Amino acid sequence: MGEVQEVVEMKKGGKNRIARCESKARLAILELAHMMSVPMSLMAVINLKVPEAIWQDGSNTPLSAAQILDIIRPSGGGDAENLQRLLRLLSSYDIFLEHLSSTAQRKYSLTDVGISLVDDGQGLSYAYYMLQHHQEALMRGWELVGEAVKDSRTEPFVKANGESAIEYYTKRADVMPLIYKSLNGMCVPFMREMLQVYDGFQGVETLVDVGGNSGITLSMIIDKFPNVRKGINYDLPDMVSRAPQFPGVTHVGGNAFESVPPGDAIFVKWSFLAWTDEEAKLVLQNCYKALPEDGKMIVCEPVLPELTDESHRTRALLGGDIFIMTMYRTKGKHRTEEQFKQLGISAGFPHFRALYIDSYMAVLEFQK
Ligand SMILES: C[S@@+](CC[C@H](N)C(=O)[O-])C[C@H]1O[C@@H](n2cnc3c(N)ncnc32)[C@H](O)[C@@H]1O
Repeated sequence: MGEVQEVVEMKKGGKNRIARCESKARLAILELAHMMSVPMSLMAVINLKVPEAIWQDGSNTPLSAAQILDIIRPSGGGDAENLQRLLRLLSSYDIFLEHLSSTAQRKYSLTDVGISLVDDGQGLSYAYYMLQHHQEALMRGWELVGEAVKDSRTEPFVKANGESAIEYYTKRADVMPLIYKSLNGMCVPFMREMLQVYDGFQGVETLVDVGGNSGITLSMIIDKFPNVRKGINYDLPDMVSRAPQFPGVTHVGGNAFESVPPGDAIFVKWSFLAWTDEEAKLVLQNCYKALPEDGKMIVCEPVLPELTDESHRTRALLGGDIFIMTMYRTKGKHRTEEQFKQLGISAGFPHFRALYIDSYMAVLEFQK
């Protein structure tokens, strides 16, 4: 090949490479631009009770959109083609499994993710977490997410709704049941798994759960570890005032920024993320004061990896971090293991260890 010909070939190759890069970028942007279709379609099928229609007490028989429509709208009506459009998209996100018959008819069953949206024997599922996260007031907050960069003194949720998310929830008696179900729906399966492998509650008689919300976590710990004779569910007064009763659990209203009731051990789950570094240190210091000499804190929190990658785990954790920034506290955050360790040291806890029993939430022990 002559020199001129070589240059021409290189130029052609370069152009092709650029074209390939551009089309890859275009596809990536098109996917991102249409990303909203995914949670909104999921919300639609949850509200339409499609997972329950397919599940039918455990049969999970593949059904066509028309068959599903007959179940969810027994008095008739509705558009099966549009339902199928939602089901196709959600099949590509592993919510439904698509079965294509020889007649090209599409039928849908539930994947494991889809099954997790159906109520269990306790009336809990992950559907409530989706519903809670897409309430109108939170959606208004999303429109202002960039405000957290321009002025981080006020949460986008507050700018959109004129009050904090906690104030918003606790003032509305009709919203609180969804809050409890959303948190419990996530918490109960996590705790069930944690309690199978973690024995750090052995020897504890009085356990304080700071930010324990409904108190269900404590009740599960007490069931598994009867040595815990007294469980104190410590949360904001408005949060515990409507909490259900559990044997062995006493609800105490208070503010962990001011003080924490004494106990042999202190449990905190999924609460540090909504506190700034200063607040997190303050709570750790108050817990330190409330513990005996050899007492420990058992903390379960999302722990961010140091490296940013494209894994589901990293994306779920970073997405949750932006949710916190937008809805709860602009300077609340998901933290790395090292950030937790340093917070503990700053509050006086010399010993720290992290146990990765779950891909989202780690167990962090702070020992005096
Ligand atoms: C995301 S929820 C987690 C609830 C529960 N620990 C769980 O894992 O499901 C955070 C909880 O922390 C409570 N909380 C926030 N600030 C608090 C404070 N300063 N003192 C006590 N509780 C607080 C909230 O009311 C809420 O119930």
